[in-house]
Amino acid sequence: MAFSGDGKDGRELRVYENLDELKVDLVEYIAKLSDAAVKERGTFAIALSGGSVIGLIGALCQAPYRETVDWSVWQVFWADERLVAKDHPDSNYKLAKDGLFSKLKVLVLPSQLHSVNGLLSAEDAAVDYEFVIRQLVRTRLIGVSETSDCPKFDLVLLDMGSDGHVASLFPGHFDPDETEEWVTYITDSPEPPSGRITFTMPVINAAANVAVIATGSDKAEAAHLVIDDAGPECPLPAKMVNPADGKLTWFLDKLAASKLGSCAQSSE
Ligand SMILES: O=C1O[C@H](COP(=O)(O)O)[C@@H](O)[C@H](O)[C@H]1O
Repeated sequence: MAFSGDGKDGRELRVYENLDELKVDLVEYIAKLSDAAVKERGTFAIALSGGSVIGLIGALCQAPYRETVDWSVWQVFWADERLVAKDHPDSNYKLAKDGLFSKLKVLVLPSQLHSVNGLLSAEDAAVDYEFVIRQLVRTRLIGVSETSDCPKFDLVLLDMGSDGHVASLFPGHFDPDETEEWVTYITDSPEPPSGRITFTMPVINAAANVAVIATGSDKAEAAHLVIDDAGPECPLPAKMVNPADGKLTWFLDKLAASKLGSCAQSSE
């Protein structure tokens, strides 16, 4: 690892020489959180994103994790989803299924994958997904925040876009003051497809652990603005990720970290 340290507000920054190093540490991080949640609660509720995330965690399907992770207790959700059919190339569910869960057949059952109904209208899909989450909070398959009225996912895995978006919370296309909804929707996404549903910021910030991943030089400017708190006035969604009672860990490769303040540039 090129750099690892605690930044402001208790967040941890992990910067890697290259993608291979990042992948190795990211899957180990997920496996450890899974073990800890299983010991503490007997279940592991993880919310995935789209973008590059699945490509980075594919090693979970391989040794040793295939054998050592207790897959039977995983409950899988999506922090955001594009409103398309499940077999559409834009579907975040399809991305995760093809890249991960189709290789973990028998270990992870379809009933453990809580996908979004992308064939509903945007509003109905958001209402429907929030309902699904509420049922599973009631049965404690998802934890509940001690300090807010929100579900407490064991891990929310986010991939920051080059514009500073996370999940489908895009700059200028979300309500930074949202407090009521757990899942919301947009019909004017700046990146296709236009219809999406997404966790709201309060749900992300109620998680026990949030990982934000940024890789590649196109993420460098946004990473600088968010991590170095360098502006702009209107907060980028990624800058609002700040779990109230949980832990925030950033995973960056050197390219994404190339514009960060000097401490994150030094080699160990
Ligand atoms: O549209 C989306 O983009 C982001 C980031 O994706 P990337 O291609 O820039 O890596 C992703 O986090 C989100 O889940 C997805 O729907």
